[in-house]
Amino acid sequence: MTQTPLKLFNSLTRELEEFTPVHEGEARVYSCGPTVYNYPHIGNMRAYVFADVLGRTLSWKGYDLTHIINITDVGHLTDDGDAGEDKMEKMAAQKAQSIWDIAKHYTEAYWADVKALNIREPAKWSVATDYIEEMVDFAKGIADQHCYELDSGLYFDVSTVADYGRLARAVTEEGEGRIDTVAGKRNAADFAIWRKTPAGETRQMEWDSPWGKGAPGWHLECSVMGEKLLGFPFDIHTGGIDHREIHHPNEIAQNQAFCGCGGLSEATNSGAKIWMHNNFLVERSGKMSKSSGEFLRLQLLMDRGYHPLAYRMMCLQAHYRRELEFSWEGLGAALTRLKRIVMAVGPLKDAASGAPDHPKFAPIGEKFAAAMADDLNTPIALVALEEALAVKKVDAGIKRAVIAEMDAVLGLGLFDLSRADLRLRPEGATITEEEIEAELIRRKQARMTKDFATSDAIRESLGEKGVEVMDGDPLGWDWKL
Ligand SMILES: Nc1ncnc2c1ncn2[C@@H]1O[C@H](COP(=O)(O)OP(=O)(O)OP(=O)(O)O)[C@@H](O)[C@H]1O
Ligand SMILES: [Zn+2]
Repeated sequence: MTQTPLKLFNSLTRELEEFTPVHEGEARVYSCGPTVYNYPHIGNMRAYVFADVLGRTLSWKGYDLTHIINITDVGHLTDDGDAGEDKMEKMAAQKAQSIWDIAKHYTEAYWADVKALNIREPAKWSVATDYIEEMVDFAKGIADQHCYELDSGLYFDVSTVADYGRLARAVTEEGEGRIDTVAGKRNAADFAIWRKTPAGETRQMEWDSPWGKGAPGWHLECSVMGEKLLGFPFDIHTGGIDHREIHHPNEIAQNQAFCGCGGLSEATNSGAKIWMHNNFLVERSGKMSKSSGEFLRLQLLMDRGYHPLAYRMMCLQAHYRRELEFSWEGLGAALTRLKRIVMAVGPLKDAASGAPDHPKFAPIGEKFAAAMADDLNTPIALVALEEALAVKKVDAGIKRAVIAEMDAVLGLGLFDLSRADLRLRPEGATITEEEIEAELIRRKQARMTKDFATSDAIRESLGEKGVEVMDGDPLGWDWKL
């Protein structure tokens, strides 16, 4: 299944490009991680489901994968365009807690979601504050030629690198909307790579630097961790589509400066050869965002009785470059689809694994491989998986091997899931499963004696306790809480 060459959409060129690794046999990937000032919302988690599918696909294709995801615990301002307060400082002040405690709490919450969504652990979770020295060194190296100092910090002059903003296809003249209030900047798009602590203030997080006490800029962090851990150029840099506009163009500008600007090709001096961006999860009201206050957490989905992998399924059902609109109905449909698949996988669980390259599966295997190689087309790959499950009169071991291979790429963990696992107990539920089963037996007996009044009364009383009775459900789920 793994022969078709992998094509990925490169935001730098806005074209599909064949993946050819920088280092033979290897794939080095950096994904912008969460800013741990709050719980991640399910939109944030879409970015990591996408990066995970990318990583799994590269592993499946035989590349030795090194995936880095960072944890941003300093430097990300409330406005990506370099204005406002540090998100971490602001939350710490609001909660009257130390930034370190805030970071720890929300990093752990993020990791819990990562686990629940079957997102594989990266080679390293690089924590921004562990790399301050390296950040200062990086900044020192480019400061003379590319930066200037203002009272508020060290600024990067975007006119010193060729083609600034090419990733965003942005016009950088004034009036374009990325201007902020810092007086003295040479160009509207210039950004702080080091922010000085204002005179007379102390911050919870501040370090010494040649430009005074302060903290690194958010863009600097990712440039430095990418370079330190993967080396320039590495293969793929990922993030949400919002990063295509400011964060990644700024990272690229720093990387160009670090690599010496001229001489090198665009792919080489950008730090990474391929830049990939997932589109947003949106609600009717617009992009889901932490900053807007109200947002959906994975835990809330679970509290309402939706298994977290139903959300992963929902993500897989949409191509990562398409916007995905969240709805409870959509999530319910994804859960039902997952249930069907899990039930079809059930009988294969105990089969001894056979060889997956059976002729009966060849066309389906090719369809799956072509879909994944076509810029990670998971919606079609899912259909191929269902088609493989539907193949009749074939040895269970062979089928098991085919499904296992596909599942290793899609990451639903099908062989570890049972029908019962998928039935989560909603948080507010009062009735126990045993009570429900007992009531349903009573109802069955009533129906056998044609006592429909009692049968209806039982159904109604179960309904009042939040239990929906589903007579004749094709999946064999007699009830739902
Ligand atoms: N609605 C969304 N859908 C998909 N990806 C998203 C969405 N919102 C943010 N992302 C991505 O999630 C990842 C983590 O983002 P981060 O933790 O920095 O969020 P944030 O910018 O602090 O929060 P927000 O933008 O939600 O207020 C980034 O790659 C970002 O691009
Ligand atoms: Zn980043």
